[in-house]
Parts: sequence; structure tokens; C-alpha cells
Amino acid sequence: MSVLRFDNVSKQYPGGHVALTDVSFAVAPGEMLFVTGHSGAGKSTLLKLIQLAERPSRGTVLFDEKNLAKVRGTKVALHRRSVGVVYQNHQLLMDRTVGENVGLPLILRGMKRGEIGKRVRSMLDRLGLAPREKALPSQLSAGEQQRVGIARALVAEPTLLVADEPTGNLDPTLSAEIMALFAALPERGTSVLVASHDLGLIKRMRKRVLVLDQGKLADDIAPEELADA
Ligand SMILES: Nc1ncnc2c1ncn2[C@@H]1O[C@H](COP(=O)(O)OP(=O)(O)OP(=O)(O)O)[C@@H](O)[C@H]1O
Repeated sequence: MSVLRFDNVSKQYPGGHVALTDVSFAVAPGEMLFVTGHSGAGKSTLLKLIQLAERPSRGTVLFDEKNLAKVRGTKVALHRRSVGVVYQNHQLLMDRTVGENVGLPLILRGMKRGEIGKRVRSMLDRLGLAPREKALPSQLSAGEQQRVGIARALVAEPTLLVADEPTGNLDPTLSAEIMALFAALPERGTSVLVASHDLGLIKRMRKRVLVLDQGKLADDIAPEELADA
């Protein structure tokens, strides 16, 4: 049983650039892992295939044992509800409050106002953001803004959280704080896949690491194989 499985996945962009070649791996329920590699190695492409922002040229991506090639049209939006996404730049709506930003995915799903309020407050509480519910993103620190982005990605209880360089703009202390937050998610049943090129941070986390090199899966390192940071 896996939450996510890549079977011999290749991706060639229109114009001929090959971003991924024959990549295979599986993610277990409640597992947290990293994907790393140099700039251009294919990390973002791998995450885009999971969100159906791109499609593989060859091979199969299975999500919750379902072949994503069969997920088309209106079913794409349904699939995306199961994948929470955290970006390097939090991509918050700057003219909406923290609470409104976090509630947005639930509004889009047509949830009732009362239920949205409850879920948003519980999520803000969990991430230590409850006192900032009515603040605008511009009134928050960089670390708080990133936590709001994470709250928004988690509010609809996704099966998998994917994060693309989520600590790219943060100092080491805040990065560690965000990573600790991610590391607590598997206990609640959410699997986590983080793309990062911060090797120091990755080593400290002691989680499984997929290493991409020019689109190929060069290594799949178990936590116990990681050298001390
Ligand atoms: N839409 C696209 N069209 C053509 N080529 C693309 C497209 N998106 C990415 N590429 C190419 O595919 C390769 C992999 O890109 P990708 O963004 O997945 O790498 P990455 O590991 O995430 O890099 P970075 O760390 O710099 O974000 C790169 O050579 C890139 O130029």
C-alpha cells in the first residue's frame, strides 16, 4: 500500500528538454521524505506531476493506488484536494486576512461558513497563529507568513503535503521550525514530500532522501544511512 508511486516515469517538455528519466519510487502512508538535487535536476517537475500540473511522457504515477493518467477534466480538481501544496513564496492573498487566506480552500469546496470558521480556527491554533487571525499577511513576519501558507495547505486535510523549497526565504532558525512542523504531520496521517537543496537541513531531519541528478533518480537514501550533519 502506498500513497504515491512513480513507476518508470519520464518527462520531456515540449521543445525536447528531458526533465525526468525513468524515475521509480513509492511513498508509504505517513512517511516524510525529501527530494534533492542541483538546480534543474527535476525536483519541481516531479512535484508538478503529482499535482497534475504536468503529465508524464512515459510511465505511471499512482496516487492512493489510482492511476493519475485516468484523472482528467473535472476530476483533476478533485484530485488536487488530496494534495496540499506549500510554495517557497507563500503566495498568500495580500488583501485578505490570515483567517480568510486559510479558509479559502474550504470556500472553494463549498463548505458552510460555520464549519469553515471552526476548521480555520483549529488549524491556526495548531500552527500557533490564532492571535493573528484578523491580521493581514503584510503585518506578519516571514516565518509567520510561511506558516499561514502551510495552514492553508493543510486545512482541507490532504493525504499528501508537497512543498517546493518551503524554507528558501527563511533563516536557519525559522527553517528548522517549519521542518519540525512538517515532521509532526505523519503522526496525523499526512505524508510529506519536500523538495529542497539545503543539504544541511535535510541531514539534520534524518528522513529518507531521494537524490535527482539530471532527471535521473541517482540515490534513495534511508534515514539511518545519513551521515551526521
Ligand atoms: N515548462 C517547461 N518547459 C521546458 N523545459 C522546462 C519546463 N519546466 C522545466 N523545464 C526544464 O526541465 C529541467 C528540470 O526543471 P525543474 O524545474 O524540474 O528542476 P528543479 O530541480 O526544480 O530546479 P530548481 O532547483 O532550479 O527549481 C530544467 O532543465 C528546466 O529548464
